[in-house]
Amino acid sequence: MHARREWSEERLAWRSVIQLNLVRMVNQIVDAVSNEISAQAAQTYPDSPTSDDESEGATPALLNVTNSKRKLKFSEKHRVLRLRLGPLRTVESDLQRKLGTEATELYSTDVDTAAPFEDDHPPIRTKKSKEFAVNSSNGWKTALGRFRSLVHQVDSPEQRTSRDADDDATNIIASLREDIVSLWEDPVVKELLHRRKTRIEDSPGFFLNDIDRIARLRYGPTDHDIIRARLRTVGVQEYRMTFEHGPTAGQEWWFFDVGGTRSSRTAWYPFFDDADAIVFLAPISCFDEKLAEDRRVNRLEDSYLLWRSVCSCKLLTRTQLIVFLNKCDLLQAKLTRGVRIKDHVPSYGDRRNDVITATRYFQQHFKEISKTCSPVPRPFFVHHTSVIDTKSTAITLGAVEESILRDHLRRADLM
Ligand SMILES: Nc1nc2c(ncn2[C@@H]2O[C@H](COP(=O)(O)OP(=O)(O)OP(=O)(O)O)[C@@H](O)[C@H]2O)c(=O)[nH]1
Ligand SMILES: [Mg+2]
Repeated sequence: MHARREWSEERLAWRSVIQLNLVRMVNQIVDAVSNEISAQAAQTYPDSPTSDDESEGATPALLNVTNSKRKLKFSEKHRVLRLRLGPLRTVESDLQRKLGTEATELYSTDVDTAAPFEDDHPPIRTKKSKEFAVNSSNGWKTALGRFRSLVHQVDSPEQRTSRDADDDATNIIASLREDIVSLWEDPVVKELLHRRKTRIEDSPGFFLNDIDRIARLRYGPTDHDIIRARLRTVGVQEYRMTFEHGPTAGQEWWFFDVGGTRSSRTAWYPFFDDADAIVFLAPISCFDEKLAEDRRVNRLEDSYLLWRSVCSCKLLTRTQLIVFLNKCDLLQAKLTRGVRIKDHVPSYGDRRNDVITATRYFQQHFKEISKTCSPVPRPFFVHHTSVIDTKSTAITLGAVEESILRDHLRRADLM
């Protein structure tokens, strides 16, 4: 919205991120299929190994769910697909290398370290899972520099074609388009994923329904693709931009995008002392999910804990805090599917299981924490968002901009 030139320069780098999101998901599905085939073989021939090629980085929910239901019938087609999709392993690691950093390990932390910027104790490292991450200090910016020299490709499809021919990842993905579709649309695979109770359609970075458009030599990401891409932030990333329009046109804004995972939170504190405002994104659809870095901790509970620490932080006494109750679209989808909040949040009781009631309930909780934990009374600003909806998010951000400006002027008046 406010930095169109920089955005168009970044666009090509996002192509690799989206390809990586896609390929990782295909590899995870292949792992799930391999695992199930191995488990079935182990049941038939108890002495054989239970898993022949289980991948370390696969989503835990997609693995190891052999069940007592009707046996899934895998055929020669599945074995062939596994083989044909094999090169996507190399594509995954090549794309990670191309983007500048290897997969970063998430590690588990104690519940007490929900806000590690508050205490002196380093997080306890226990369980690991892997997710590709953008690192503020190395990969992304360097990778972006490399991509900048290729930027004209985005604007000119003719020039792009010849360059794309050199791009192995793009070539391989495009050549496997039909195999990927065949895997994703296969009824046995669908049933397997269904039994594992993983709705990968709702996972961050889900692009399998767009395969026909993305697995192309000439693929250039749309804004909507980029906004849906998943790339975990490590540490803190800084952006500076001068707004071209709106109430603060001509003024420079500094944004700090901080990594939200527990291990990243230690890096926040130095940015607190002169922040005008903090936009705190709380994913309210996550009431039934656990943290990737610590499977014991409910995501919403973690947001409450973190919000409590932010509200009580003395350095932030004069900072405007704005809550985005985010992922409302996913909350709606979950409730429509019949997931009951009270099964995961007992205090919800017998309230209506709909979005309005749920949002009001969660909002009240955040408001209450703000009221009881803030060192001095502060207004409670909240927005209900689905930030992948760029139109309504633009309106929300307009309101936020005005609110920050008002606060800024009021403080200037007081001085
Ligand atoms: N459906 C839906 N997806 C969302 C929404 N907000 C974020 N996402 C998706 O969630 C994923 C995670 O978004 P990120 O921006 O990477 O998350 P983040 O909060 O920066 O996380 P860290 O970098 O780990 O701190 C992305 O794939 C987004 O597209 C939303 O409101 N609705
Ligand atoms: Mg991030």
